[in-house]
Amino acid sequence: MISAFTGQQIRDAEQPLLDSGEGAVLMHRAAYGLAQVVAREVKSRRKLAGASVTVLAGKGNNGGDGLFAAAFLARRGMRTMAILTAGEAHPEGLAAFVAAGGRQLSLEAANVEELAVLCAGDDVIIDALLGTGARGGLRGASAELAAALQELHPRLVVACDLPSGLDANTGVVHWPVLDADVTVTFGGVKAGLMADPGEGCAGRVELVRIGIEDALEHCRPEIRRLASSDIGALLPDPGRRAHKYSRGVLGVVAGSPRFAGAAVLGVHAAALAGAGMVRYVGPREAAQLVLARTPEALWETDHPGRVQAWLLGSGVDGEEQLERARNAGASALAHELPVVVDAGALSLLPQRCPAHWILTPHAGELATLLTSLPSAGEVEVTRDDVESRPLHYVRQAAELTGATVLLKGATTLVSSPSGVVFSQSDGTAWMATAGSGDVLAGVLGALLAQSTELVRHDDGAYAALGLDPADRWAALAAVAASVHGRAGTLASADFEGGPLTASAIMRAVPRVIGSLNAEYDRTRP
Ligand SMILES: NC(=O)C1=CN([C@@H]2O[C@H](COP(=O)(O)OP(=O)(O)OC[C@H]3O[C@@H](n4cnc5c(N)ncnc54)[C@H](OP(=O)(O)O)[C@@H]3O)[C@@H](O)[C@H]2O)[C@@H](O)CC1
Ligand SMILES: Nc1ncnc2c1ncn2[C@@H]1O[C@H](COP(=O)(O)OP(=O)(O)O)[C@@H](O)[C@H]1O
Ligand SMILES: [K+]
Repeated sequence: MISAFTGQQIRDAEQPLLDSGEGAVLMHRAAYGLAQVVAREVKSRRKLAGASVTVLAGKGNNGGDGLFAAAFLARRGMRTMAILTAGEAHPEGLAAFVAAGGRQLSLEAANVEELAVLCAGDDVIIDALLGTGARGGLRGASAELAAALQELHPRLVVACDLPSGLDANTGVVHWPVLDADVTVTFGGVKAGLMADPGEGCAGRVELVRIGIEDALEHCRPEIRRLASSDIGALLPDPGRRAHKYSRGVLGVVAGSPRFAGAAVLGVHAAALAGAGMVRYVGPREAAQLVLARTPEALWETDHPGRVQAWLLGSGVDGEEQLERARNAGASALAHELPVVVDAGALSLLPQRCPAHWILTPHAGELATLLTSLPSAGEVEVTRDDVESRPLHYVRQAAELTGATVLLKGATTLVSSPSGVVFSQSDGTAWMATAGSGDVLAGVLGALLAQSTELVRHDDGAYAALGLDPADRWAALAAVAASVHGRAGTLASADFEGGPLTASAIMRAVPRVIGSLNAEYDRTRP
């Protein structure tokens, strides 16, 4: 599992080493790690000697890291330039840079365009303007330089610790920001690199160890991300004596005469994700289509048989089908069954949901939900608000509803009601396609039906996460988001990285689960 921390947690972990006079050692390690990554990236494109690098250096320690890194690179034969943006610079960093033969220029309001054009043609730009000490975003000439460079599409941008202008704690972005291809982050991943819009500016994230990692192990991460080995461990395993009922039965109230496709996709995805059986509850027109695609499913009208979990809401429209969703929800509450609450069912929430109800809104649906909650103070929340501060709003929704909330997006965030957050980003932008969310709901429903006992009573992989039982549902939802994202990536790779349909995502689900299980079996302790 990858853990991400706030800027303050990182600073607290650094403090004892700073107090004992080891600040310079930390900076040396950070800068050396940064230089190594830059050199590797450049070498994958061309010869290092003679390649050009510009470091954009602010006046704080982030600028210091950048200048020391550029000094290393100068000694390896790169042509190095520093643009000092604050009229002053980290003194030791600048001295090392000059001693290594680096050239320095000062940014002024009058030379922004000129310097932008000058360095945009370089083989690499290091963004060391602001790090964890930033208050707000870039200002004045620095902001103009970042905006101008962004327009000029530089060849390769490596961010020092985090892209400047990004809030290390939240992923909130103060524009303009120069998008990085790679972010080299020090000591611990910053939470802002695992939540949008920040993650979208950071490119690939590489962690450099600087000696504070042991101290961070004792901190509660701000955000967690499951790696493939974690997912392999958490995925349900049928066991030799399994039968279809022991595997887990999912009840699905989805679709409607108008949106029948949502039922077709949800039911089929659930079957492919390993549900022992799927009971579909809905109108005849939708059921005929569901059974044509998934003859393995059962159609039940108004008194469905026993299930281990429910999926409610995808494509649900019209009073009749809403009523079925309401009834299934009431029955789930009475029997303490877990529920995926998607799309149309998000308007049917009880006063207070249990943590084993997992809401799956996209940003627009979360905005509507929050605006409708009396406990949110009757403030209107817009889709733009949610997209600008997804970490904040997913936590708020989970806290106010009591449910686990999975907020879909390029990076999908899942919050437990107590605020434990998982972040998964395994998909491709081609997954932004109609029906993709219905497939996710089906996968999550199937995993819930198979895993309820595990989540509640397991003393293995779920217990090993060290979470309170109520927070484990968020881990399960993160597993589903990751399987869904990986299925999209795999399916797109089948088409040389080309576009996807929801059906193509769905078809790749068994292969993803199979390969995650196989990898886990090969590498398990
Ligand atoms: N601690 C350590 O030993 C280690 C730290 N490390 C590195 O240090 C980084 C943190 O360094 P930091 O604390 O110096 O803060 P940093 O992000 O460089 O910026 C603060 C400076 O910028 C200024 N400033 C603030 N906001 C601004 C704005 N909006 N626009 C313009 N200016 C603004 C602010 O000045 P002020 O406004 O307060 O006058 C201050 O001078 C961290 O990300 C990592 O890279 C690693 O080397 C490992 C060891
Ligand atoms: N840009 C993106 N990159 C990766 N995944 C995305 C992106 N946009 C959307 N997704 C994923 O695709 C799915 C879309 O779901 P949703 O918005 O409910 O679509 P629909 O209602 O059409 O099924 C979600 O799982 C989401 O995480
Ligand atoms: K930076």
